[in-house]
Amino acid sequence: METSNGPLPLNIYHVQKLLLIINRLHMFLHSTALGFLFYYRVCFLFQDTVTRGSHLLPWLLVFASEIILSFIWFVGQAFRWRPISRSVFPERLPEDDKLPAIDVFICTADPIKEPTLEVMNTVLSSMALDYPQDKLHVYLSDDGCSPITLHGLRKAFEFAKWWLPFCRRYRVKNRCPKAYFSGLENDDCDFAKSSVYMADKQKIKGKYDAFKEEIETFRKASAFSGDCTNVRDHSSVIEVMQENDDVDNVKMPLLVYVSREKKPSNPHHFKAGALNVLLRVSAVMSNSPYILVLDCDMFCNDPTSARYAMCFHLDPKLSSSLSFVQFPQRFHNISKNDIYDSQLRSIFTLQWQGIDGLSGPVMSGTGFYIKRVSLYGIRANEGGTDLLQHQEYFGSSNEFIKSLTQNYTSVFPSSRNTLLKECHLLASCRYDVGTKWGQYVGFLYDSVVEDFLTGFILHCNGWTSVFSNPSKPHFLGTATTTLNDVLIQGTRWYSGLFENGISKFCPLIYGTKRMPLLQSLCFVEITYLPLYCLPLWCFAIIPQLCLLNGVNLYPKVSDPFFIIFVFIFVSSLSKHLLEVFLTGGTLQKWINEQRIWMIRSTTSHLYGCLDALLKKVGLREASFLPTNKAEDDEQTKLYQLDKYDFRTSNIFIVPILVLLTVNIFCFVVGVYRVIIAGDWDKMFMQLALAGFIIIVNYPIIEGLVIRKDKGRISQSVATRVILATMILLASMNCYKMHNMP
Ligand SMILES: O=c1ccn([C@@H]2O[C@H](COP(=O)(O)OP(=O)(O)O[C@H]3O[C@H](CO)[C@@H](O)[C@H](O)[C@H]3O)[C@@H](O)[C@H]2O)c(=O)[nH]1
Ligand SMILES: [Mn+2]
Repeated sequence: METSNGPLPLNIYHVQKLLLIINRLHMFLHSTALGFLFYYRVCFLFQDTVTRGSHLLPWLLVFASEIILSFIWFVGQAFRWRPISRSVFPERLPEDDKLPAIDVFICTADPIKEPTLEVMNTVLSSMALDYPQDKLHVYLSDDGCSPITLHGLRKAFEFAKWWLPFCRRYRVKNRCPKAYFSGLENDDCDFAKSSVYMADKQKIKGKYDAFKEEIETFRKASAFSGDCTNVRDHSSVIEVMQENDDVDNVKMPLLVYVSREKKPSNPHHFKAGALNVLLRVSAVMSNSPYILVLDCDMFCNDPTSARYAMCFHLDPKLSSSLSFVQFPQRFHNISKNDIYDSQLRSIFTLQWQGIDGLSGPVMSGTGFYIKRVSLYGIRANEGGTDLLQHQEYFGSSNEFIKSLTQNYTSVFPSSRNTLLKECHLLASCRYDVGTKWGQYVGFLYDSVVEDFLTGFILHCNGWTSVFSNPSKPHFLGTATTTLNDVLIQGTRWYSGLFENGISKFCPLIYGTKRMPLLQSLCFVEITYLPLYCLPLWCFAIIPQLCLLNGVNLYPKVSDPFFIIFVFIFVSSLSKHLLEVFLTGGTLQKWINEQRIWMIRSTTSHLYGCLDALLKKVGLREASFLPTNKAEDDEQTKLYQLDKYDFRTSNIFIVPILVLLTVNIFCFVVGVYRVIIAGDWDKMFMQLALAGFIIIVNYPIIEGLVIRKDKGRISQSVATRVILATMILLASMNCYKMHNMP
């Protein structure tokens, strides 16, 4: 399609002007108010010791907390500076035979936490992408080295021979069999009246049920026989599944099972290690220039994602520096009010759209199409020739090094056996020892949030990314639906993020020198997000204790600075509310987000920071506990009903209870004290703060005293924690009163 001005564009973007104006206006007002707040605090420090009284320490703590909160707020504004939205025109793409090939990487690690049927649904949905099938190659990495997964994959390949032609013939819109047969989405529209279609659908449904049955039978039999490989110590297993003949005039995509070698003596670097093995093995097998990375629980909900991604990758204006096209993580099991904010609303709607207006979103682990060469450790503006720095960079495989040249064609499948031998070498646990894998090449090893770090370094090297966020989710995953899972997963993320903040890759120094300032501030915000734990712990304790003792930390109601504090409080809450509304949320969702923010900050953020610090001084080892994806009906039901499941580990529930007790105790005693002393004016802000914390955390009180179901807070733990906290508070109070002049 040519016009007088050249070919029509494959994509366009719009700056969201109204949002941009609102955001910048808010930034201006809010930062002016923060300026006044700092002025107020600094003036206090210059008062003479008599006026300042003896409460310098609480003042300093509260001031430090305000500084940290303001810092996180300030750097977070980079996400709001220039929000954009994009549209694509896949119909303008070149003919199918001119499209580049794609390798799909799927990772799984544990057949119990990651049920085989779900994993196979992800595999099948990616094999059925609406893309020339001879240009698709699907690789499954199994870090669990489980016979159940391998068996499941063989069966999935058999089923695919039915499923793929069916999807193609009837232009099925949701090609994940589980989603299609669930009937939640009406996918029959074009052929609803055709009896042939209905008969075919019935037949395929029968095949799918049989496939499900086979997986289940095999799982039970394996559980019974107790056969399992030692997941930490085994040799590599690679199996190539290939159909030479066309099925229904369609060529089947290549399907490859890879379980890399593991030895206890060699660190395996979790998902990053698994992805790097796939990167190497696929290089000698199919060597596609683009790669789609998927977690095993994230199926393709719309088959057009590959074409959408190509609208960016093949755009001559973007392509030379474009590394990856990121789709948002969306989830199929989100309840209406999403009590745990499992969908990470702010990140995948607002923040990624904002950073897309700068140099592009942060890599988000799954659902992205990445250009292979960008992973080979070169800069965006360098040619491919430096790639051939040979073995010290890429390891000893000559076949892999040959694959780096542009005109490499794989000898697969003609020299199948030789090549398989090479693949075992590439999947061996010592292959990357002494090479640049994980440091410069491939997915990086220095953090358990390998996606964040890899994306960050790509941006530092001049690569860009694009956010593709069509209204129909192209990928759907399984979100965590219990408080315990949410907090454990969070602890891992925040540990990984904070780890970057205290490493040589600290975005504040490393990033600001290498990428545009606003872009680097976005990375700074994410890295230091776990620091929320400091101000939140402080605000949940210090003003409350001071309230007990009549020490005021905020201006009196009659003081003009009172307005400043109220403004800052209202301004941040209402901006958050506006953002929730603009992204389709409700008032209830807003309160839920406030609450889970407090819970996360006082638990996972804190433990994440501690974990990162302990790793830094060598007292802890990195670990990656895969998130549980197996659904438990009873727990899912609680989440769907917006009821918190308080059956968490004690390390999470104890701090939550302690802080709530402190707030209720201080609020009640504070009210009593204020009535006697008659100093409402002076203590109003502190009373209001404790009151606000109690109201936001009301469901915890409910879980403690009203609820009778299984998800309530354990009475025995609660009684002990609450009593201990109250005794401590009361004795502190008595001690203070005793020592008062
Ligand atoms: O040793 C491991 C551990 C995990 N995985 C796989 O990694 C993926 C992500 O693991 P999951 O337990 O689902 O972690 P999440 O916290 O849900 O994942 C988020 O955070 C990770 C970084 O911590 C990113 O890699 C993910 O893409 C992102 O969805 C899954 O497919 C796992 O099978 C491995 O292959 N090997
Ligand atoms: Mn996950």
